[in-house]
Amino acid sequence: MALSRSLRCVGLRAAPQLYRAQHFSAQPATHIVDKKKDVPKAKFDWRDALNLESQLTEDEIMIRDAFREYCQEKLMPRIKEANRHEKFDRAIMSEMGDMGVLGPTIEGYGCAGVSSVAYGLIAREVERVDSAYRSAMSVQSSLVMYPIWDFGTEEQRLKYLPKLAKGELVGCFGLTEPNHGSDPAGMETRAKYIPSDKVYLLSGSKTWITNSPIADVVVVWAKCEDGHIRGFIMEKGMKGLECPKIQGKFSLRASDTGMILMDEVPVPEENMLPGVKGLKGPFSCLNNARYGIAWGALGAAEFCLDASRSYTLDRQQFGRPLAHTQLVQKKMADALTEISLGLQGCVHVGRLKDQGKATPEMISLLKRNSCGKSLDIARACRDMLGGNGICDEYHIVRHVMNLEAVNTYEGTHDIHALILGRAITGLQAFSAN
Ligand SMILES: Cc1cc2nc3c(=O)[nH]c(=O)nc-3n(C[C@H](O)[C@H](O)[C@H](O)COP(=O)(O)OP(=O)(O)OC[C@H]3O[C@@H](n4cnc5c(N)ncnc54)[C@H](O)[C@@H]3O)c2cc1C
Repeated sequence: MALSRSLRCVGLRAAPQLYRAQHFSAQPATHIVDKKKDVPKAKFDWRDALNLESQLTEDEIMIRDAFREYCQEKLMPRIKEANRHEKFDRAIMSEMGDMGVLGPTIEGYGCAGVSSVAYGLIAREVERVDSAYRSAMSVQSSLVMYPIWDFGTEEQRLKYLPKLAKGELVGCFGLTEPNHGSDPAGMETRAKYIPSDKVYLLSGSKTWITNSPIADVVVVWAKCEDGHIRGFIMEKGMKGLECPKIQGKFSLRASDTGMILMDEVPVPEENMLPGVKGLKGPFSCLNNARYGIAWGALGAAEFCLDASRSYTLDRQQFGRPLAHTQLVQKKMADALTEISLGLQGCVHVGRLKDQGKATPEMISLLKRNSCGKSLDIARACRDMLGGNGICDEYHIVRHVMNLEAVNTYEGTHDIHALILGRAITGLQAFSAN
């Protein structure tokens, strides 16, 4: 595929060198020259209200544009049917692998090693189409490849990362359990070491696991006999392992979500992730994924604003376009404001992340803000389409439904408020103790 060649050759694969060179684009895409002062005069572009473009490197722009083309040409035409019939097309993971967007911030092991902002731009483009596709991509990148890269042995990295990067293998991440969602510390999944066989026996169940029904590689978090939580890499086909699909979701319907059921699954000791113990392991993965979600959710909101703008410019009521009314314009102005300010936060924290200066609280703030605001925007945009707004032909209602789940997973809107509340007051309000 020509596009994938272009991304691999001039985009993602070539990006680190360009990124390190810090080639920021010199000026906004649209400007006119003021002859008197001979300086470019800024012109407002509602599609990029705060001129995000000027904050991106040349290679980030190139990566975004190439991936946008893929998303619009290859994913957008598939999404309506996929959503209607709750179907995730496995080929998408291979296509994304070809594009080089799986685990893109990792250096080496077949990965591109791009900036955090480039990763965010990728998430934004794919979620402009559908949050389900972004979910599949970010689980693979941030929740499966990242822990293997950061906490795994060199053998584990070499064995799994190149195939995950190409989309030859699909991964999932199991933390949430039927009785432990927001509070994973109480997890019941156990890992019992059997010295004679050099295996851990894993027993328990995980639920609401993105990609689990199609996963070849299952990263799961379990409590060992010493009370410490550790990560394990399981493989499809291991004895005692089942990953049934959860049916009937009204949100993220184009993503396969399932359970991980473990009945004394013998996991070789070399499949334990040795580099971390405790909740720090899963929480660092979630931190990366949440950062991507913060960008992605705003991409969904941008789609909704764009679609409602086109619709209301076209739709006539009371003898004039709906877009000619003050209430409709206010709704769009509010949406544009939140999207633009939200993106500024994302690009700023992305830069801090690459300098090692981003904190989990910053990412909680972004994830919470982007998801909550995008959900509000999607609902307001849905309303602007009236009756047509509830039809999937117009796509917005699909984003509304998706963003409900995006607002809930990876730490609910309220749990992120509690994380921020703890940082503000020094008092943790999660539990009574
Ligand atoms: C489509 C989808 C995909 C997912 N993918 C994955 C995945 O790949 N891997 C994975 O491990 N998990 C995954 N999850 C699980 C997700 O992370 C959890 O659903 C989420 O963390 C919330 O947990 P819960 O559903 O058990 O809700 P609960 O924790 O039961 O929370 C229910 C409500 O109570 C509120 N609440 C909880 N505690 C408090 C408190 N102390 N004070 C005030 N309010 C509180 C919450 O904010 C929420 O509103 C996925 C979920 C969905 C829906």
